[in-house]
Order: sequence, then C-alpha cells, then structure tokens
Amino acid sequence: MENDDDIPTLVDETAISPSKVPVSILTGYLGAGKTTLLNYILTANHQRRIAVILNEFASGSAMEHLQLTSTTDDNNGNGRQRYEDWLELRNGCLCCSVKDVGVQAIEQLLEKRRNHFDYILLETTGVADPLPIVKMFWLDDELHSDLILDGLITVIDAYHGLKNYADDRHQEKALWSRQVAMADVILVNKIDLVSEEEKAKIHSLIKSINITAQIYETTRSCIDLSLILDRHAYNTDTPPDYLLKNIHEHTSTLIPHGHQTLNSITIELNGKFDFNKLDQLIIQLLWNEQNTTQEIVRMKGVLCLHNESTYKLLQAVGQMYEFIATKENHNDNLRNCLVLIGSNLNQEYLREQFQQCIT
Ligand SMILES: Nc1nc2c(ncn2[C@@H]2O[C@H](COP(=O)(O)OP(=O)(O)OP(=O)(O)O)[C@@H](O)[C@H]2O)c(=O)[nH]1
Repeated sequence: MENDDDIPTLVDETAISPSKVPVSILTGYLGAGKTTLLNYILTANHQRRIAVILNEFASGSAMEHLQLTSTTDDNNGNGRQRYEDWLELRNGCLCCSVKDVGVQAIEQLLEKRRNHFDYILLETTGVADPLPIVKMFWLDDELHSDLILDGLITVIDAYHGLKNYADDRHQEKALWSRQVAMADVILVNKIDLVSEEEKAKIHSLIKSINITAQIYETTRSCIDLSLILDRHAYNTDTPPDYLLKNIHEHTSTLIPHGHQTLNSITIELNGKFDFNKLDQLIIQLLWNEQNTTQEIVRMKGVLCLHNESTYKLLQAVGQMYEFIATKENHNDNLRNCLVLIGSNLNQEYLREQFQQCIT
C-alpha cells in the first residue's frame, strides 16, 4: 500500500479535471463474471484511468472495508501501476444499508488521489440488492459531490441465469430479478456455454423484466469499454431513442414469464401533462402506494408538459425521482411515453392514473 508521501504532485494544476468523476456500479449474481470483467478492465489497453472499488468483508473483524484496486498512470512517467488502498466503513456495509458514509469515504479517497483516476467502478457482492446502492450514489446537486452516478452494469450468467431465475427460493429469484431490473447495461456473459435457443430465452426474460437496458453478449466478460462506461444514465438531458421512437418494438417483446417477481410495463399517452397533477401522482405512486403490493423500483419517461415546448425527462429510483429539462423540441407531436419497472404493476390502473393528469 502506498502512503500519502508517495502521492505524486501535479506540476500543472490545470491538468486536474474540475469535472465530476463518474461512478458505475457493477452487480451480478454469484459467479456471473464480475471479477472476470474487472480483471479484464484492469489489464486491458485503454485510455481511461479506472479505479475499481471492491466491497469486501474483512475477515475476523466487525469492521467493513472497501478495497480499492487501480491501475493508473502515476503522472511521473512511470507508466501504469497497480496499487491498493483500504477504506474503513465503521458504520455499515454498502450492500445492505443506505449510508452516505460510503459516499464520503470514496470522496475522501478521490480528494487524496485526484490525479490517479477519472472513473470509478464499484463492485457489489453477488448477493447485493443494487437499489439502495444506486440511491446512495444518485446525489442531489445541492450536495456538491465530486462523484456522479453513471449507471448500473449487471453481469448475467447465460448458462445459470434461467436456473437462478427459476430458483424456487424466493430470495435468489428476487435478487437476480432486481439486478436485472435496475440495470442500465446488461452483459449476458458465458455466451460460449449456451445454445441459440437458450440465448433467445434469456434475452426474452431479461427484456420482460427491463426493456430499457442495453444488452450485450460476452464471453469471459470481454467488451469494448466504450459500450459500458460513460452511459450518463442519470445525468442526460437527451431523451433516449427507445422512449421516443422504438417503444412498440420493445413492447412486442414483453412476454410475461411465469411467476415473474418484477416486470416492465409501458404507457403511451397523447397530450400535455399538468405538471402539478403529475407531480402529485408520482408522489402518490412512489410514496403512498409503495408499501401496498405494488412496488416501482425504476421509472423513466419522456413527457410533454403544459406550457412547455421541449420534452421533460422523468427518472425515478425507488422513492426518489426528478424531472430533467431537455433541449429537444416536441414540435407539437404530443406523444408521452413512460416505462415502469416493478412488481405487481397494474398497467390499466396506472395508465388511467397518468391519463387523468393530461390537461
Ligand atoms: N465458460 C466461461 N466461463 C466463464 C466466463 N466468464 C467467467 N467464467 C468463469 O466463471 C467463474 C466465475 O467468474 P467470476 O468472474 O469469478 O464471477 P463473479 O461474478 O465475480 O463471482 P462472485 O464473486 O462469486 O460473485 C470463473 O471460474 C470464471 O473463469 C465465460 O464467459 N465463459
């Protein structure tokens, strides 16, 4: 481990990027290929200086640690070097509690090693529910954090995926589904081990749970990094194409799979929303109705609002949500599209609720 004195000082202070450092969360059920992906990233030839943070238990200790491994250029002309750091998390684990202690620890690390990396990948354990971790890193601008959530990458084991899903033990199935439901990018890994028929089945199952994620097939988690990094899934002001144009194509793939714990539904409406009514409805759905049988884990929408000529984006994760202004003019094509991902979602009921908010 390096000590603080070893940290190189940049001669040219302007070389330190004032911009925020993107954080991607990496998840995937046990044995899916997360470590294989991280090893690939840490050894692959690319320009990014990526810090990998592993959420590990320190054996024999009640204390939690985050292990940081990074191969980055040290800016002293010594080329790429690998170093490790440990962060102590005295108050809990990133996996099972929403605690901003994890964010603070990573911010401190960033402060200390600002010139060492420009991207952070946070690996969760195979049995982590990604929802609280995504919420933790979806930071309000008011908090002036140097970190910005880039997205959630989920690695799926193509060979065991259907088995994990079919697992009668509810906990396993629920976790697997949540990791798929929350993803912005999904790697269907171990594609070398499955037939075309199995491949089609796993794609269909993934899409029925999450129609918004970008899906790539991989072997040994090898992927062009530009496809999975810098997704800007939470800080975009550009309406995604699938919400603007291709929703019919996606909807046709929403084949329900037996005893599904989570699934996607889409709602399309014409007209302009009354913002106050819409806001009240979102609060009702995410706060008041969240503890009924219905649970919305993720919501995305491209919407036309009364008195506004450009689209608004809606993003929600658990009970948190925000409306984001876009520069894209709707040109009086007043088509609104929403995708909701969750459990026990009643499409007709939800459609009716949103319809009532149209002016
Ligand atoms: N055949 C095949 N094996 C793979 C592939 N990707 C990973 N493996 C193997 O699958 C096993 C599990 O991979 P890991 O990368 O350790 O999986 P993980 O998601 O980190 O697992 P946990 O840490 O237990 O959650 C290892 O033995 C890998 O070598 C692949 O595409 N094809």
